[in-house]
Amino acid sequence: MAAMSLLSFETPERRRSSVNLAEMHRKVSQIEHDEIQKVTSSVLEKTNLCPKLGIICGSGLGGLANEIKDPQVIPYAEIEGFPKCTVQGHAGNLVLGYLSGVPTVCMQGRLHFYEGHPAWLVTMPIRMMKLIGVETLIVTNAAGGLNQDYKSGDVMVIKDHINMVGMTGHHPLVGPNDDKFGPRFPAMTVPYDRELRHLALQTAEELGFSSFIREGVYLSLSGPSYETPSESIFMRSIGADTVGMSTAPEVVVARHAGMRVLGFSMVTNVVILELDSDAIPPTHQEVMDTANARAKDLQLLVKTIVGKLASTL
Ligand SMILES: O=P(O)(O)O[C@H]1O[C@H](CO)[C@@H](O)[C@H]1O
Ligand code: HPA
Repeated sequence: MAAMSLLSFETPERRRSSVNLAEMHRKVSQIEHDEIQKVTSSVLEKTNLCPKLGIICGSGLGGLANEIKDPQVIPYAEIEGFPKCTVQGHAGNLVLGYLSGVPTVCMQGRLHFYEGHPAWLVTMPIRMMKLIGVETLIVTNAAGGLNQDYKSGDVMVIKDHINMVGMTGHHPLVGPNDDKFGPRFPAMTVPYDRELRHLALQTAEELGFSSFIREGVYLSLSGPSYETPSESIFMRSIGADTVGMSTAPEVVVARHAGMRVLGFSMVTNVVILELDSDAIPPTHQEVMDTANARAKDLQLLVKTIVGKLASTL
């Protein structure tokens, strides 16, 4: 009887539907490939710059793009196939030019999963960057401090991440692997480059930033709701120091493509771990205001690090 019911799982319909699923993945993968090519061609039509460095600006951190010399600003709306930015604090421009002398492409505004984009599309700009020559990526984000020693306005050098969105199946590399970018099973043993992290910490010290610089682990959620106290206690207990709704998927795709990555979390609010707390709940306005208040320091830090790296990029 048990054998019968097991066998009955294998119906012709089921066989057909798994074939269809594979076929659907293949078609989706072709669409992804075509979309990335379209976006890349559209960017290349608009610029002669060959950027070596890519930067992604987090919520309220778009001012970093203003540090770029001889800027060419391309609104995402003018790039064929590039989705719109719908989140406040994400201007939605690609800024190309020179940061500390290094040819750079900067995303002034990122794409998020909670905006309704599938994981591959959220990370599509990383592949576009790779195709136009980028080998090193600097990511920044606004994040909640789960580590209760952290204060609003602290800047954390990301030493590792927990890709919780990816762990729930919304992983940007799901589907047929595109060998042109990287292997089927990329290692994530050292997602954030050791030398770059060391350089970031050393530079922060030289700039007199020791009182607010940290090093820790970032956890990516899908959002858009902020976390409950019990979720926060759980995330802290598994080793996360900051939490946000971005970054890890981008970094996974960058590492898959062999890029070196440096990441910063700007702590914009301290996450509430207490049940029924009277503390003021987080808002996106608070996130942006805090990010803006500390943005200049992060800009100086990134600019100085890039200046030190200039001859090696
Ligand atoms: O990660 P970034 O884009 O910096 O922004 C963070 O701030 C927003 C929430 O306030 C979310 O988008 C979260 O991810
Ligand atoms: N949680 C999630 N994402 C965030 C937070 C937060 O507390 N602050 C800024 N982005």
